[in-house]
Amino acid sequence: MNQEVLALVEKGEMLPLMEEFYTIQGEGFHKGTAAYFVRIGGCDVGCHWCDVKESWNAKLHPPTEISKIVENAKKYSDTIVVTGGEPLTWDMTALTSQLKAVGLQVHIETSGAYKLTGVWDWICLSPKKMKLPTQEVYDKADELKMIIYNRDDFRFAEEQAAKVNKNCILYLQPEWSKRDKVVPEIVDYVMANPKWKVSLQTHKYLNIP
Ligand SMILES: C[S@@+](CC[C@H](N)C(=O)[O-])C[C@H]1O[C@@H](n2cnc3c(N)ncnc32)[C@H](O)[C@@H]1O
Ligand SMILES: Nc1nc2[nH]cc(C(=O)O)c2c(=O)[nH]1
Ligand code: SF4
Ligand SMILES: [Mg+2]
Repeated sequence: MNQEVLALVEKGEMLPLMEEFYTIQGEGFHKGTAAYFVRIGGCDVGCHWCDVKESWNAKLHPPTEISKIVENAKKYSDTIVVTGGEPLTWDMTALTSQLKAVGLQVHIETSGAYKLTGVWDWICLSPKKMKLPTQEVYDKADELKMIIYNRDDFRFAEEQAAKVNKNCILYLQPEWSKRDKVVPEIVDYVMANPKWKVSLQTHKYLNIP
């Protein structure tokens, strides 16, 4: 990558774009709602069960001008979900201000591991044990989406729920490969602890992206 492009990526004026697709938000509070997804490459959090490991290496994804991403996105939907990879690896200020400037609703899917940048209409925070979220994202998260892979993840979920703001909606989502084992445990847990709701990756059941 040449120095000029590197400098633009550094400033968040270009971003490594992995893929973009118009689909139905499968998870969490907005599940069932059409949205345009923008998947930015680059993540070094390292979840062993991550379902988009191809996103991790930013160098594999072409640096793309923000204006191109915005021009394209606005053709499809009035709601844009920025995901990754870990979008907060990068400065989201330019992308979100341009998306807002053309009147779009802007949502993020994040682990919260890096500084919260950008202006967001909806923040889905999904904390990971290896790199915990920053205080600012606990304070601003609209939903907390904890992935349940094993029993210890219920303990971790409670620990994280104690850190978010009081309006944050709490979800437990089964890790996909363990769903047969953990779904019954999540169901029992939510009935015993009704501050939590269940979130499923409904797009995977619908066979859509
Ligand atoms: C691929 S991540 C990208 C955004 C960000 N890096 C994060 O982890 O929030 C998008 C969402 O998918 C969840 N996720 C990833 N792999 C999963 C899996 N195998 N089963 C269930 N949820 C998964 C993440 O926890 C996150 O909520
Ligand atoms: N349909 C659909 N909904 C999603 N919600 C969060 C996703 C993500 O990977 O961030 C995702 C995704 O990849 N597809
Ligand atoms: S933080 Fe998100 S993108 Fe990164 S490894 Fe974990 S689930 Fe995958
Ligand atoms: Mg996904």
